[in-house]
Amino acid sequence: MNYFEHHLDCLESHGFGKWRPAFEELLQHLWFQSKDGNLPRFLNVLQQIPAVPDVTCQLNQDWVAITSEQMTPSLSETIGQQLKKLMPWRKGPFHVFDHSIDAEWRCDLKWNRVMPFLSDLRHRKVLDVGSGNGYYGFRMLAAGAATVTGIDPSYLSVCQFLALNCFVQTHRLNVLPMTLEQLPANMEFWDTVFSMGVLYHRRSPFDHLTDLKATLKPGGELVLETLVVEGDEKTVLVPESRYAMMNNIYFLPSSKALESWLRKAGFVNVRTVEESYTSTQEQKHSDWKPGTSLPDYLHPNTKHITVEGLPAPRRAILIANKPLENTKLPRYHIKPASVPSE
Ligand SMILES: Nc1ncnc2c1ncn2[C@@H]1O[C@H](C[S@+](CC[C@H]([NH3+])C(=O)[O-])CC(=O)[O-])[C@@H](O)[C@H]1O
Repeated sequence: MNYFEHHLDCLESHGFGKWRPAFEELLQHLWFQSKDGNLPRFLNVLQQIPAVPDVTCQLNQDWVAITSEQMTPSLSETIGQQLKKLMPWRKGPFHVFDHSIDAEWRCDLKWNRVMPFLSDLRHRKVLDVGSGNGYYGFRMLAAGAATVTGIDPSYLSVCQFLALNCFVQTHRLNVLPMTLEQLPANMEFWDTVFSMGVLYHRRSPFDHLTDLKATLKPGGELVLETLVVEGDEKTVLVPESRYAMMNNIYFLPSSKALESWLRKAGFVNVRTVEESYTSTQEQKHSDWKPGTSLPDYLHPNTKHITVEGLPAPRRAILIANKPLENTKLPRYHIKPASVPSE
């Protein structure tokens, strides 16, 4: 079954035709010919999800909700069993009929911090880089976006989205199994691009910022959310070893440093709109993601530092625009050194 075709049709009706062949080739390689050992198991789950009549969706509330008056105990039990086979659920929360997926992350808290600062999403084409299972994508659709394309290399995240979309059945939103770096160069297609929770996973933050800029239309809006540390424009933490038990964390700048990185990468109108420490209400233990979570990553005696003795997770939201015209670097006229007279 081709889970992505209708979304590509939808994008094509918004002027995407030029890039469609490149996306189809990528999907062929990354999905249809994938050798990932878990994918067949996830696809099997999707095939076991039963059709449900008369589904109603409420995407504009903290718990994204899918309901049906026609739900029966046996249908509900089958759905619950299949959703559990797609654990761990890191992102949520969702009500799916009788099942409350209170995932590890309360993404609604981040969305409520981001949302007030966004340019009106109505009629915009949105790219969500590192979208996870599409929780934010559903909220963006509810905010009026014309299309939302999530990209995420995690097959589990893609399949969680596809499982939810068995009921929601939207073509305007999808999560495609690819990374930002795999997109065609200089697409300049999207009106708003989100990169939330991705920059600190990248070894080369400037390449990430430049790649994000290349996906945006001139004048388009970047929404960047990432881990930061307190400090001035010269402050950057590069954890030598683990950070909050994660071993794939590279650059944690201050928000002032990040602003200057964005300007250096060619963005304009750069501003930090929100900054706060991550609470243990936002990232928490969950039956839907067994194992450890933020309470275990913080120092047992003081919550201001991680178990490694580094500053506790703090996140900033920055907004910036791609210039309307590609500004060229200024030319410097270097005066020839004056020759000392004899
Ligand atoms: N190069 C890449 N390109 C695209 N996706 C990537 C890449 N590298 C990693 N990812 C994906 O980015 C997501 C990062 S989680 C943030 C989720 C959501 N945005 C959130 O803001 O809660 C981090 C967190 O929860 O801290 C994962 O789903 C990765 O697979």
